Amino acid sequence: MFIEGFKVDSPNVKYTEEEIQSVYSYETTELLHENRNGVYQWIVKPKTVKYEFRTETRVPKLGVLLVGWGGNNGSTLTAGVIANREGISWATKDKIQQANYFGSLTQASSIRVGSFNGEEIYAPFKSLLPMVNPDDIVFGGWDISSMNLADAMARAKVLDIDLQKQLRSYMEHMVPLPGIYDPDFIAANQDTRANHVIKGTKKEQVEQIIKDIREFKEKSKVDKVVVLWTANTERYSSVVVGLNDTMENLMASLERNEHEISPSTLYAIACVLENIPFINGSPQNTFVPGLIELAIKNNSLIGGDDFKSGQTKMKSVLVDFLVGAGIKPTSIVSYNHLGNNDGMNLSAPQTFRSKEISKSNVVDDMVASNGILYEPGEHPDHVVVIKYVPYVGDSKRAMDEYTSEIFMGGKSTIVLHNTCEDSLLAAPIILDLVLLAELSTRINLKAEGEGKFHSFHPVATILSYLTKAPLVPPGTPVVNALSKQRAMLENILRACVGLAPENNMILEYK
Ligand SMILES: NC(=O)c1ccc[n+]([C@@H]2O[C@H](COP(=O)([O-])OP(=O)(O)OC[C@H]3O[C@@H](n4cnc5c(N)ncnc54)[C@H](O)[C@@H]3O)[C@@H](O)[C@H]2O)c1
Ligand SMILES: O=P([O-])([O-])O[C@@H]1[C@@H](O)[C@H](O)[C@@H](O)[C@H](O)[C@@H]1O
Repeated sequence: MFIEGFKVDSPNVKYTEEEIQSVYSYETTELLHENRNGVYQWIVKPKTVKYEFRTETRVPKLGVLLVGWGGNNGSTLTAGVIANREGISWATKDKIQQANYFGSLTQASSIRVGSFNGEEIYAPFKSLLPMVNPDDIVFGGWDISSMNLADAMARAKVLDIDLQKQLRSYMEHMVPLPGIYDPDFIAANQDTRANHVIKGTKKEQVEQIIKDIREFKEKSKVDKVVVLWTANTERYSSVVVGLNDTMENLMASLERNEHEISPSTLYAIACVLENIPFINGSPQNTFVPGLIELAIKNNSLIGGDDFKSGQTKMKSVLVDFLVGAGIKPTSIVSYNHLGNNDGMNLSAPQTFRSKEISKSNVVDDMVASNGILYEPGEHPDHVVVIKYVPYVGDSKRAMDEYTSEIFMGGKSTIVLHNTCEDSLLAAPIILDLVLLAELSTRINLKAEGEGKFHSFHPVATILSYLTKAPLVPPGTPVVNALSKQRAMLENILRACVGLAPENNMILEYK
């Protein structure tokens, strides 16, 4: 059965006017490697740590500034939110289609809250904690192309024409602000698009972005702003000692107008200096070490990298299933072709390399988790190929082959063809990223022994379910398995409202 919402009745949960307060017993383990009677043993000690969570319940009026607003993802997301907000329906060749948020974890997935009279009870994921209603988001952003959002939607060729016609009047007045453009960081074929750029030194460009953010806040009267990069994939920036390896060196490099600071890092600097959450939806290393240090010092949320939307999302499920079943993937070949502007930008070797990295590292944690299947340092062959085929547009065609070793020398080969409507898959993920980033800034926590409440670490690992290459605090583990990422996110939000992790044991019926 499905319910619309619930309230927790527990001595460990208190609902006040301003917040939800919960006291939570975090069950974990402490590992020891000890010499016992002359033999080293791994000792596992179950441990309970008491946490307190406080979640502000006042939901802000949220402004979302997209870098690359006029792109396929940016225009599609904007269109989708307007269509939902206005309750627009449109004729397709099959039926009258209603607007929806399918593909959004927060808006269209559910959680199990328990059993009632022998029936499993589920509720909307978004009913866990107060979240911004996406219909209320105020959009803005930057683009190096001056095209208004209605024309950008038409250029993207993602949405049905009858829908586009109904949306034009809402979107034709939406014009991106000029963007920071550096042709050295994206494919040369993007040059024809770049007619709307911020001039000046890199420092002056950062100052302009800060000015843009402040003016947007003032004009839109939003309470909070989240900035998200959905612009073109850049090549990797060189990480150089003295250039961007520390916060001081990065800011000094900015003063010197050093060329190697990418546009995406410049936007990120502006956001961190303004304490505005910045999320990177592309694979490049926007978050050079100096930027990460700056974000930590300013306690300003950063998250990324690279939306996990289609082929890689499937890979992080399939490889988790195979390895979890004791089957050994030995060869993974991921090919896709697409014909949108993203694909055209990725046709350059240097920008493709950024994507190849994020698409390739996604199996590392799963492989490392099973020493029965893999020797230390052993990995499956893993190849990523992306080709630009204009005719297919935004409808990316992914073809994967997974070869694995099975029982007694047998081999299993799984072949997948996966048509990923890229922007229709990415837009709801962008929505989740900004909603969860905003929510996470309303949560404070304190572990037993800590003197005061604090926010989550500014490097927002909580967003990892939505990204191919999760950005994590230095020295902490990267988890890519999709089921683990979703469970982590759900269970943290459950803890905030005093609910135990979903362990799927259902002992009541065993
Ligand atoms: N399923 C998906 O669509 C998916 C999944 C993962 C990652 N991504 C990444 O998301 C990004 C956007 O994808 P898309 O399909 O919307 O691409 P797109 O090319 O349609 O849109 C990118 C937009 O960014 C603009 N732009 C480029 N550089 C800019 C800058 N420095 N400042 C401001 N604007 C700039 C371009 O003019 C363009 O309008 C790409 O990097 C892509 O790799 C997409
Ligand atoms: O998310 P995913 O489908 O694994 O990976 C995709 C790439 O393979 C593809 O070239 C492009 O469509 C998107 O940028 C996306 O990153």
